[in-house]
Amino acid sequence: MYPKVQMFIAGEWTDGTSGKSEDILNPATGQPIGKTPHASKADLDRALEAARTGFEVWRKTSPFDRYKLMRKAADIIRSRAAEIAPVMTMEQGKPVVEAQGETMLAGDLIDWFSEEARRAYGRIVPPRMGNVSQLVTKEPVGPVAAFTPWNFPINQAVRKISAALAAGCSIIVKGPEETPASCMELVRAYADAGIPPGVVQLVFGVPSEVSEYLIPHPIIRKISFTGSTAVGKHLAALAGLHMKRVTMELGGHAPAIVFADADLDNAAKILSANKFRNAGQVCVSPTRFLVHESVYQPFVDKFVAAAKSLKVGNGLDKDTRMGPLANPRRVDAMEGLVSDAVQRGAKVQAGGKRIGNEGFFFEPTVITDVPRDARIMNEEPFGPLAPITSFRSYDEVVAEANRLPYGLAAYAYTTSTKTMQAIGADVESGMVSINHHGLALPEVPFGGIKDSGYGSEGGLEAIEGYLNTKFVTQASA
Ligand SMILES: O=CCCCC(=O)O
Repeated sequence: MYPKVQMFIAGEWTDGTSGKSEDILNPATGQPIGKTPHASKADLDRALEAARTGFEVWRKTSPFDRYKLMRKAADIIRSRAAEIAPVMTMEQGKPVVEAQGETMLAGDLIDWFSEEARRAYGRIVPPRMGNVSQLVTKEPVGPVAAFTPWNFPINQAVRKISAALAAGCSIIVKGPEETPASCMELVRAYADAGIPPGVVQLVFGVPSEVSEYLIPHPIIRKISFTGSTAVGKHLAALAGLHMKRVTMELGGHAPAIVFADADLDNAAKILSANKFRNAGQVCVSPTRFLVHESVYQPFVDKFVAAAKSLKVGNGLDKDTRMGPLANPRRVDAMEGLVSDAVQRGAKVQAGGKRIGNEGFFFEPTVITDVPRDARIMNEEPFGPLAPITSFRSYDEVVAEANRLPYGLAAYAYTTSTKTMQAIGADVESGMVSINHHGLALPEVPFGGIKDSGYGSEGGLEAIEGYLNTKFVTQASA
């Protein structure tokens, strides 16, 4: 059963007062399954006031007590994962096993942030004079406005909520209107754990209207956004105008480099699994496949075989390995990228077309001989497209890896320790994963550089984004 979607403001579930809503479509059928209510200005004002009072309560709650409540929320979300996963699949499309993994990981993320924030230590700086003390402390930055995407409705919200709460901040989450129910179930876990009213709010609405109201508002002290680079630049500029702290987790176009000495079976297996995970709608999805010319054909053969073997279907079916795309915009985008590449001389080795006319399905697609000026080599596809090209030298492939303004994730496969070290240093990227897919665990930094944003959504760095550093010095009277 798909639940009724509501917002959560000041400790209460509400339909809001605008009377406006939008349809939620099941991407496997294209049919409506529910409605997302939109917040009115009055609802946003209530959420802001609640975040202000919630912050006053929460900042004074000790890190130990915050930790205990958050651990309870983690246990609740884990205990409900089997029920939440099909809800996520119905609204987002991903296979239920991926949805369940995402929900279970939320428990790990809440646990980790709650535990780690207990160690948000300050320090004592040795003074120059005997009667002086110098104290550096960490304080929560204040109420947060967070904007979360539809591709990982729980994962991207839980990172923001948990880092904020662990640090002592309150938060208003503007959840994803197209995939709202699983995000709502995440917020329900915090509510049912006993997090005080006003500490967490969940609202929905017209994204530009909500962000343009919340970001400049004086109650809000910090912005966290996950989404496209274009929108991120707009929101970061607005936040800058109002001097708000910002975390931006934006688009990527990850190079996946396969060197001549790579274990090709391992590379093809791991890269294809991660290319088609969540139908490629992942910010860190491997995107530009750069394969040494000496192993180009065998790698292409293995990768194409993996793509062709994937069972595409409704994510609720147990044997489905790739679900539909989340919305019809992505299917149109895939068609545009494939036809552009083909017009420029690329060859489609697998897939290339939408599947049927019910739901938003697209074939796992592999394209070779793709020229550098094809749109797919420059724009984030956010879908199941793998363009593969070859390279000759280390310098050439590093230049290609660093060519784009993006810098989120990068992947490399090699058996040479020297190449591993060199690639870790030379690729301009917030995250580099070599010989495996080792990103996105709670305890490691997660974020990009260049047009992929700034700040982190994982590791100690994520908590730091929600803390102010204060210096207090006193001389004894
Ligand atoms: O789309 C961005 C979030 C990726 C999370 C993950 O890879 O698990």
